[in-house]
Amino acid sequence: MNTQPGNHTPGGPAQPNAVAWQPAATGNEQAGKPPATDVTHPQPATDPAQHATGPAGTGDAGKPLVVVERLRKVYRSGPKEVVALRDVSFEAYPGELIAIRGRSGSGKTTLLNQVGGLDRPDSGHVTVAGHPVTELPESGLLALRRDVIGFIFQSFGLIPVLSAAENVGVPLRLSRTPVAEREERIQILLSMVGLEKHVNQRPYELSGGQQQRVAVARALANRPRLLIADEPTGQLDSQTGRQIMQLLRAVVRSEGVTALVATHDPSLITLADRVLELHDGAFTPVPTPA
Ligand SMILES: Nc1ncnc2c1ncn2[C@@H]1O[C@H](COP(=O)(O)OP(=O)(O)OP(=O)(O)O)[C@@H](O)[C@H]1O
Repeated sequence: MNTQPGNHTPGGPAQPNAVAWQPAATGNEQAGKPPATDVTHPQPATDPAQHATGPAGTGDAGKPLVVVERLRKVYRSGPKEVVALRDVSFEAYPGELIAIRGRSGSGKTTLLNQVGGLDRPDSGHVTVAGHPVTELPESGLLALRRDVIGFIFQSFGLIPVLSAAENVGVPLRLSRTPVAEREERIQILLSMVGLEKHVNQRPYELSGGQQQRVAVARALANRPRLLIADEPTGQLDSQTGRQIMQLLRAVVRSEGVTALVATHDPSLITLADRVLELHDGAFTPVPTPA
């Protein structure tokens, strides 16, 4: 496993560890089609107004999907300043699962929020699939978060009054996916995460692990290029947490996405291709296991 921000073998990520759980076929595989997110056939990004309206950018083999350059974020409250990120740089490649590790307060959430366009840094640049995240106007960020990036949060973030299927359908409605296509995609996604028998259940009728599976399916709905998961197992027991990480590991493979996963659970680190360790807003070298 690679453990350094720049320690990447060109042409593909490090070979991940095997996972016990495998997802059901997505439909694309059955039809002999390429993965839902085809990172080998990118289209070039054009102007900012068109950014994030569909797959674009740097999916060429060997090229990074995510480029983070000298990212700095300072929180200010009155005279008090907290430097949450100190000129952090790294790259993430198509198909990589990167674990971002660090103690509470080390800057993991802050980093993911800047990469995902949920917040703006004080300085530095982020590019995702050719889209200049840190330079996009709010409308471009909205489209980017809808079409290019899928988010998974510790608290699942499901809408309580909607069924599992309806929750997964929310991003598809936002992207105006036609009804028939939407229904088919929802079915494929819920099967992929092992919830085909729970489509009509509401979040409160599901276990924590099942709720997070719905959230994973929802995050994948619009075939994102990048998955951002902030402590996705933080509210789960260790066994369920590991199953969710195995699910993420599997969907990163089957869907061809890149994933950035913040966690401070050491037992989950082994499933990652690469580990980036944050300490007080900066990356520190991770000891390589003997
Ligand atoms: N909105 C904010 N205003 C002021 N300080 C903040 C804010 N958000 C985060 N911080 C501070 O920035 C630093 C990094 O916080 P961040 O939430 O990114 O860490 P983290 O590694 O994700 O922590 P945790 O594992 O507890 O979620 C911390 O010192 C935190 O107190």
